Amino acid sequence: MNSLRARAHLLFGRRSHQSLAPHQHLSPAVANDLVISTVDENSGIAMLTMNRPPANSLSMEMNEAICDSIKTIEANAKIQSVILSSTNPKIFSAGLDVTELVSPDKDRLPRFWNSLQQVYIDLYGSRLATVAAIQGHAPAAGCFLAMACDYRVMSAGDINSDTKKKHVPTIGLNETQLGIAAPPWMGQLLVRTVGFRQAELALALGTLFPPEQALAVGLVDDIVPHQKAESGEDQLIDLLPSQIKDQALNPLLQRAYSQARIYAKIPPQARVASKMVTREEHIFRMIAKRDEDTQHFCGFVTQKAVQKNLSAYVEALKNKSAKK
Ligand SMILES: CCCC/C=C\CC(=O)SCCNC(=O)CCNC(=O)[C@H](O)C(C)(C)COP(=O)(O)OP(=O)(O)OC[C@H]1O[C@@H](n2cnc3c(N)ncnc32)[C@H](O)[C@@H]1OP(=O)(O)O
Repeated sequence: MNSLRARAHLLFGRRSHQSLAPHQHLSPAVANDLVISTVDENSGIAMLTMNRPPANSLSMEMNEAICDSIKTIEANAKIQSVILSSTNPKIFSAGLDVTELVSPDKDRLPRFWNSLQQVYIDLYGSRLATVAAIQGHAPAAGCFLAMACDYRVMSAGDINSDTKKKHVPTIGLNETQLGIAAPPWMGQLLVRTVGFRQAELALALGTLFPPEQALAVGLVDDIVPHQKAESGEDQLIDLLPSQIKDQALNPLLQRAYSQARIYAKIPPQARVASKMVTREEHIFRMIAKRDEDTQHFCGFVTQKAVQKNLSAYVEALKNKSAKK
């Protein structure tokens, strides 16, 4: 793809002339509702809600559903901003579905990786202003999803009213803790977000940051205490899918919504052009190395030692969950 065509693809390539009625909920991107998309043409804001229990982990189908949803929302010229959220109040996304990585099918593995690369291209290069509403944990590729957005709002956590136990979400690229490494384009997103030294430290150690620390290093732009808001933006209710309709007064979603509204008011041509100033080169570099990246990923993940680490990790996850 030459640079002009690639640029056109990023800015305009996927638009169709399809338009949706105000407040009309879009069809789910795929039949099994992995991702729920809703739009409000009056405000120019959409919501893309991840809905893959138990942890919104990224399988190939989940990645495809995210890309389909972005495309469908982008096709509506009246929409300027999208909020990326989760139906799970404790988990934004647990990153890659680790079961895709253990004893992988040879044909599926490269297709799985391509689907993740595509999420990067479609989300990081979207013409839409993207706001991540990070209600819960966002490790590894979950952190990547947030970093690929334009703005990140994170919940400060909450206290369970029955057990009085505090739930503190964390975010970061923790791959090294699993015996794997984030691919260059993902690691570079961290560098771009928090700066070289903080990224170098966090990548090597696989650091998962609690909200205050994430704010301090610049991994998120804002944190929101959990206290229920007394009143909020009425229009947010229209955007919420039925699974989280009761979240209209959730201060995190309220904050994400007001940020999405700020973006929606900026003249879109200027906003998109300025976004491409900082992002297009990074995206082109990744596209140019896409096949090499896929080969490297498949070769790395299928190594015996890596498989051993991943199997142990999946086992530990299952045991932890079984003990609850
Ligand atoms: C080779 C280069 C690739 C580099 C690029 C990206 C790498 C990755 O993204 S790898 C994935 C990294 N993710 C993680 O390390 C997170 C693992 N999960 C957790 O730490 C916790 O689940 C989490 C903190 C997110 C939430 O904790 P809890 O609320 O306590 O939930 P549980 O731990 O009980 O989990 C519930 C349920 O979800 C399943 N689960 C969790 N994470 C994943 C995952 N990444 N993939 C698949 N499944 C996952 C977990 O097994 C439980 O399932 P059940 O046993 O069926 O209840």
